[in-house]
Amino acid sequence: MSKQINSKEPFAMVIFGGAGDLAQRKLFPALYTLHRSGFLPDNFSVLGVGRSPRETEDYRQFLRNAITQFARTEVDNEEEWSSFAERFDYLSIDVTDAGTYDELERAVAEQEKQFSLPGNRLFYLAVAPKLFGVVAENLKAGGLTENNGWKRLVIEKPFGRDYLSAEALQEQINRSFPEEEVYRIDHYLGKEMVQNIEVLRFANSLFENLWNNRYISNVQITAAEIVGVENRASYYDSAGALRDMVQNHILQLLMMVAMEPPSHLNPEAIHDEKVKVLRSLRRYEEHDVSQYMVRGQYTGGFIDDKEVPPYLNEENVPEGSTNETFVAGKLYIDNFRWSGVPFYIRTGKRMAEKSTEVVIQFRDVPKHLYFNKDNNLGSNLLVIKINPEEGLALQMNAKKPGVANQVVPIMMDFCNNCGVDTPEAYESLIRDALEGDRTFFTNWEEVSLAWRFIDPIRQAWDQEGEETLAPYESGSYGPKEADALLDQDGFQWVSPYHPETEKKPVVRGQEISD
Ligand SMILES: NC(=O)C1=CN([C@@H]2O[C@H](COP(=O)(O)OP(=O)(O)OC[C@H]3O[C@@H](n4cnc5c(N)ncnc54)[C@H](OP(=O)(O)O)[C@@H]3O)[C@@H](O)[C@H]2O)C=CC1
Ligand SMILES: O=C1O[C@H](COP(=O)(O)O)[C@@H](O)[C@H](O)[C@H]1O
Repeated sequence: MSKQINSKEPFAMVIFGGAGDLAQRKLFPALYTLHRSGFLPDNFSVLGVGRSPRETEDYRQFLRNAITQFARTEVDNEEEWSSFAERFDYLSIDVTDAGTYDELERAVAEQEKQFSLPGNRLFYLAVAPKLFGVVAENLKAGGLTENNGWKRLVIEKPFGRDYLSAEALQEQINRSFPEEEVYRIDHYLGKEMVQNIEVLRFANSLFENLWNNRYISNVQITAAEIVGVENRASYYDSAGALRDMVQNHILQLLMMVAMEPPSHLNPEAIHDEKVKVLRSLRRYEEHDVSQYMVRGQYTGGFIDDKEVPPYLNEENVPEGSTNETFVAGKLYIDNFRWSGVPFYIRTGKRMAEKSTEVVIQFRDVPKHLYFNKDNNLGSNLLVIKINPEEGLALQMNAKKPGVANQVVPIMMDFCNNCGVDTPEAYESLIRDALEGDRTFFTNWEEVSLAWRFIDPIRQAWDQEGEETLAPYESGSYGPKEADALLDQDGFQWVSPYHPETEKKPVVRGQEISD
C-alpha cells in the first residue's frame, strides 16, 4: 500500500533492551540502513537501556560490531560513521524500578538538548514481554511521557499468551499510552511481499474480479523454517508454534489475503477491514479442534545432508515436552466472499526448506476440453512468494510449442528482489513508526480477536497432551496428518516453487475425462 505520510521529524529513541539480541540483529542494522538511505532526519538520538553497565564508547563499538555483522549496508566512511555513532548512548538501569526513571528522564533530556531535538520520543520495548506493561507504567510515572512533541510506544511480540493476559496488558499499557500511540510489531507486516498483497489485489482488475469463492477453490498459507528451536527453548517450549507463529504472522497473512478493499488507504480503514475478516473467521470449539487442526513435533532427521537432533534432545527442552513445533489447519471465513473456501495453513520448524508463501488455487474450467492421457494440466495457481525469494508466479495451461494437441502447465514469474536489495522488515516498520504510520502495525482488536480464535485450540491441545502430537521427521514437510486435511477435500499442498531451479509446484492431479 502506498504511504500516506512522509515526514522526517527529529526524534529521540529509547531502546529498552538496547544491548539485547533483537537490538543487535535487527534494530541497529535497520537504523543504520535507514540513515544511509536518507530516511532518517539529520537530527536524532538513540539511548540504549539495559541492566549491565557499559561505557558509552564500548556501546558504540558494540553498535558498530552489530552493524558490521548484520546490516545490509556497509560502514565505509569513518567520518560518516562517527556522525551516526555519536548519537547513540547507553544507560544502565533496572527498568522494573520506578525510582530509576528520573535518571532516564535526565539522560533523554540531555541528548535532546545536545542535539537540539524538539521533544518527539519513540520508546521501543525490546525487552521480555513480562516487562512491557511495567515499563509503560513507569514511563508515565517517571514523567517521560510529558514531553513536548509526539510520543509513541513500539511493542515487540508476543502481546499476551492468551486473550485474558493480552487484555490485562492492554489495560496496563493504555493507562500510559492510548491505542493511537501504540505500535505493536508483527514483523511479517514489514515484509515487502506482504505489503504487496494489497497492491496486487486492489491495483489489478485481473485478480480482484476473481478473488472470491466463485473462482478460488482454496488458499494455502505456508511458513516453513529450517531452523529448530535454537537457544530459545525457555520461551518457545511454553509458547509453541500456535502462539509463536499462528496467532500473529499466519493470521495477519490470512487477513491481508481475505480482507475487503478498504475505503481509503489509511490505517483506520485498513484495520477495519482486517478486523472484519477475524470476525468472520469460524471459531472452533474445543471438541472441533481435532477435525480442523493438526499439531506436530519434529524428530531427528537430515537437513542439507546434516543430521539434526529431535526436538526433545534440543538444549533446554524439558524431558518429555509435548510442545508443538508444527501446526496445520483448515480455516473458514464465513462471509459472502469466502464462504466454502478452505484456507489451509501450515507452519513449522525443521522443515525441508525455508519458505513463506501464499498460494491461491483457482477453480478448474467448467468443461474439460483438453484432458486426455497426453496432457498433464495443472490448476491455475497464483503463488505469492514472501521469503526468502520474493515474487509472484502464475501457473496456467498452454499448448506445448510445436507439438499438436499437447497442453502443459507453464509458469509466469516475477521476481521482486532479483538485482534489487529490498528493505528488511524492521527498516520499513521503524520508518513507519517514526513517521506515525500505523498501517502495518497490529491494532488491539486484531490481537484480541486472534487470541479468541487461538484460545480454544490451545485449551484442547493442552488437555490432550501427546495424544494429538504427530511426530514428523526433520527435513520433511510435516506430519502426514497435515496432508490428510487437504486429501479429504480433494486437494494437496502445493510445494514451494523455485523459479531458478525450475522446480514446479505440484498441483492437484485432475481426473482425465473421456
Ligand atoms: N531476538 C529476536 O530475534 C526477536 C526478539 N523478539 C522480541 O524482542 C524482545 C527482546 O528479545 P531479545 O532481544 O531476544 O532478548 P534479550 O534477552 O537478548 O535482550 C533483552 C534485553 O533486556 C534487558 N533487560 C532485561 N531485564 C531488564 C531489566 N530489568 N532492566 C533493564 N534491562 C533489562 C537485557 O539487559 P541485560 O542483558 O543488561 O540484563 C537485554 O539487553 C522480546 O520481547 C522478544 O520476544 C521478537 C522477535 C525476534
Ligand atoms: O516471530 C518469529 O518469526 C520467526 C520466523 O520469521 P521469518 O521472518 O524468518 O519467517 C520464527 O523463527 C520465530 O520462532 C518467531 O518467533
